[in-house]
Amino acid sequence: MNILDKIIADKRKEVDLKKSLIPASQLEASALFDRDTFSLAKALRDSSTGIIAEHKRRSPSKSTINQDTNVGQVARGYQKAGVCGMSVLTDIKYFGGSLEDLVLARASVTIPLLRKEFIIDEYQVLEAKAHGADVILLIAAVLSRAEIKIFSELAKSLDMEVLLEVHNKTELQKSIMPSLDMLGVNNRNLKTFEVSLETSKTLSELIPDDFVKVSESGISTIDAITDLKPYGYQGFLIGENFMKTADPGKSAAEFIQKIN
Ligand SMILES: O=P(O)(O)OC[C@@H](O)[C@@H](O)c1c[nH]c2ccccc12
Repeated sequence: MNILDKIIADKRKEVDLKKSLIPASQLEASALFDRDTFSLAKALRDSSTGIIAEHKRRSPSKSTINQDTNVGQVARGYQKAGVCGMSVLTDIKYFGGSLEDLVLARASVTIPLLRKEFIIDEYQVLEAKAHGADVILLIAAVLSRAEIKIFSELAKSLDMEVLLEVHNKTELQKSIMPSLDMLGVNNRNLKTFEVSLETSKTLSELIPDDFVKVSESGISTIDAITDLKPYGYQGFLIGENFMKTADPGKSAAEFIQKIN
């Protein structure tokens, strides 16, 4: 079994358990459920830098990135740096994140927040809204077209936006639909962890112009941004490069200043 299959198998168990502990009706009744959301797509379109900065403690490809982070502090640092949005990993087992991290980030900033999660059930879309997310991630590699449609339409009905992630042509072509806002190309193959910015370049021309294009993973230099912009990318999702430093917000600020 590859790592992605393993993550998804564990996720199904986790979601089933959570559903039995906290009914969907309870999520819908939570204080954060009824609130105005922030648009990441708009922030990216209006920006000349387009950075989405991620909170990530560890990952299957990198066991330790940053263990002693204060997510509220990181969020405030990112906001101050001028990022367009923040991505918060909520998977516990493989990435060391939590929904609590999302709530703490929400309480700390007024920038768009993306729930970075392996979403395989409508329940997780409700959870995202109830814990402060403005955007959900859907990963084409683990979802059918029918699932992408159901989850994205649910997110839209809750005033959230959808970032659909692909890493090859087949995934892209099966996924295109009007209920998506942003198309993310993951430069890291989730099955092998190999990273190549060429993935973003090759797939860019196949993405219709009505979607905001986001390049994800393995971005650590200004040159990479300069290189990808001519391919139509307006968003750049960066995690490790900021999180591996003692002050992720400061690293993001220095990075953004160098773009312009
Ligand atoms: O740390 P990086 O290489 O800058 O990557 C960030 C982000 O793209 C990566 O964490 C990611 C992209 N897609 C995902 C899906 C699930 C978990 C994590 C991810």
